[in-house]
Amino acid sequence: MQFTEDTLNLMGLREVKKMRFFTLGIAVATYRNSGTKGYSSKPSYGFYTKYKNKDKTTTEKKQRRTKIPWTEEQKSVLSAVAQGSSVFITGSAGTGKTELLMEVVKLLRKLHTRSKVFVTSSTGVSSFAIKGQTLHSFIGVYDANNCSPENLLDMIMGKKRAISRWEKAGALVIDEISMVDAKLFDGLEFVARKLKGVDETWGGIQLVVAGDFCQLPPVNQNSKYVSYAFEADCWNDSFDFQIELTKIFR
Ligand SMILES: Nc1ncnc2c1ncn2[C@@H]1O[C@H](COP(=O)(O)OP(=O)(O)OP(=O)(O)O)[C@@H](O)[C@H]1O
Repeated sequence: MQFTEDTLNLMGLREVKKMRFFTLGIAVATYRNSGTKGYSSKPSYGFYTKYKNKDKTTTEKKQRRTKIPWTEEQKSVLSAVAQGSSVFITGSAGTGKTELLMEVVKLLRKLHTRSKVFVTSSTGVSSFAIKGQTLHSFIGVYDANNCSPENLLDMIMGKKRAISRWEKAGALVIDEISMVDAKLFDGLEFVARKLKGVDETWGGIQLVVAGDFCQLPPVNQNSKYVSYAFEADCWNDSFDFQIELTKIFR
């Protein structure tokens, strides 16, 4: 049989098509088996369903977060923060301190820009809950409990990144303040004033502090007597507004 050039091209094309169907067949088989144990005639939508559900929960969370009906007490905190005031928020467990703090952080980021707002907590777990860092990692000194303000400043002076955090800070959030002792609180105020180079309380940093002094007390292994942050010399000068949330949600 004599093949013309056209016939050969046509056969070549058919071979290519056959190959494509073969490859497609393998792909379909692999897809059907993926995510399932053994063969299943139904395609696996596992990934898609998981992705869809994840997306749904994120949207639900977002909607829930924006729809919180803030109480008058909580609103008064938000309006004080919006005016640039330094605020202390207290209240027993379940009064919405953390929830409110998350909203306060959003507000502070609008006021000062994101990079100038430092969100901290005295414990690792709660710093994770508010998507921040531990207070000690922000300070740049991990064993700062028994230092005098001057010693604390000396220790920080050796750390470039810590200095730059302090210099940059426009707002500082501290959650779980009950675990910070008075000496450290006074020390931090001194450091802020010196590193910001502004002779105002906390060097002009807008401070938002939350916690319940009836919960965990400060930990100080080197001293028998623990003094709470509210006993610090600078405590009253540190805030323009102090409030106790009274409505319990859980
Ligand atoms: N205004 C509000 N309306 C409805 N629910 C709220 C309101 N404020 C807070 N909540 C809800 O109340 C619950 C407790 O809030 P949150 O965890 O912030 O309390 P908390 O004071 O930080 O408690 P804890 O001291 O135990 O950490 C959360 O589920 C939160 O979403």
